[in-house]
Amino acid sequence: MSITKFEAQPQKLNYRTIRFLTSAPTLTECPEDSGAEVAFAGRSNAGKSSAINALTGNNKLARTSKTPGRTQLINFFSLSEQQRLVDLPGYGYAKVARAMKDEWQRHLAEYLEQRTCLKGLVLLMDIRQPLKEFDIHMLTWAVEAGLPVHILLTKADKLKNGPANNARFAVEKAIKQLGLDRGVTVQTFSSTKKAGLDKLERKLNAWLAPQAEEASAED
Ligand SMILES: Nc1nc2c(ncn2[C@@H]2O[C@H](COP(=O)(O)OP(=O)(O)OP(=O)(O)O)[C@@H](O)[C@H]2O)c(=O)[nH]1
Ligand SMILES: [Mg+2]
Repeated sequence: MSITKFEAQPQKLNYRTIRFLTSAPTLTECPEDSGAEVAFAGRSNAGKSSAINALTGNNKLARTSKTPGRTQLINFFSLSEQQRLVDLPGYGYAKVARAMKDEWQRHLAEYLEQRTCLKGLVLLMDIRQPLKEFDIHMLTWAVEAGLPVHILLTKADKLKNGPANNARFAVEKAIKQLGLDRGVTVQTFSSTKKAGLDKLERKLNAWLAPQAEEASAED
């Protein structure tokens, strides 16, 4: 007679079924703070909405634009009743009036600081210009708050494969030197080429469906 060891089955989420849930201008208008949520943050034009669309295979789900500052609300997408992705408004859109900018930042800060169902942050940076002031600010905040961060170096298709990896090594080295590497992982990504999707999905599974963590942990 053999003893079968119980192993938790990894929960592999189906990102193709993501649906738009709601948009919220402020924290009070967000859906109920329960279940698990992962937020996509980054400077304007970094490719947040495009990355969510690439995950779903639906280019019309999150609105993307050549004009930075397209996403001005906190947009919620549901994978299931208790699992959500959040497309945050981008930072650094110069053409928006100062008062409006301050207002967004206040709502963004409130969301990040108070949302208890937030399990991780995907921080997107254009691979050609990573670790700008806003990125370092967000990383510092997340590391101090103990929130895990997965950095997506986006638009990797703009660099050849070798240089894209070099850019990743440079970012890994820089965040280590800054003492901001605790709980932080880095990968290259391209929405247009759908490159790096599997890796991103594994990270999201580990955050949103924790029993998947052991089987598909770090790589
Ligand atoms: N070549 C290339 N272009 C990309 C990629 N991802 C996004 N883009 C382009 O970059 C621009 C901005 O993309 P968005 O996804 O709208 O960026 P965002 O971060 O959501 O911007 P905001 O909503 O303004 O904060 C669009 O023109 C996209 O088509 C990528 O992987 N490769
Ligand atoms: Mg957007």
